[in-house]
Amino acid sequence: MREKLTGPKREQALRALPGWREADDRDAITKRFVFRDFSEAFGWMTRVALVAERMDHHPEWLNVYKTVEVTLSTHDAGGVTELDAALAKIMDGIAAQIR
Ligand SMILES: C[C@H](O)[C@H](O)[C@H]1CNC2=NC(N)=NC(=O)C2=N1
Repeated sequence: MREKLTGPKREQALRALPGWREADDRDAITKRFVFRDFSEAFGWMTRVALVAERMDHHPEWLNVYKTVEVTLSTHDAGGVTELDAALAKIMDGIAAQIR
């Protein structure tokens, strides 16, 4: 779970995560979530935060009104691991429930 995802495994993981891409400036994955309004954006963040805390794996994110820019990496591993792919999938799942 803490092994860095590289090569074909990483490409495969990203292909399974629509909207997620490699970060420009570091070993991380990123996605911009756009909701209908602030209330939906913050509601989503609240639900994600509770799951992230249980996973002991925490997102970096920036919220401006209805947009949330998320960056995921595993600090311990210095890059992207299965934990980031798992949290990304959970974020997508919770967003899908909101719309
Ligand atoms: C001590 C604690 O378990 C670690 O610092 C956890 C907390 N949350 C974390 N979140 C993320 N994204 N990466 C980590 O390596 C990480 N490590």
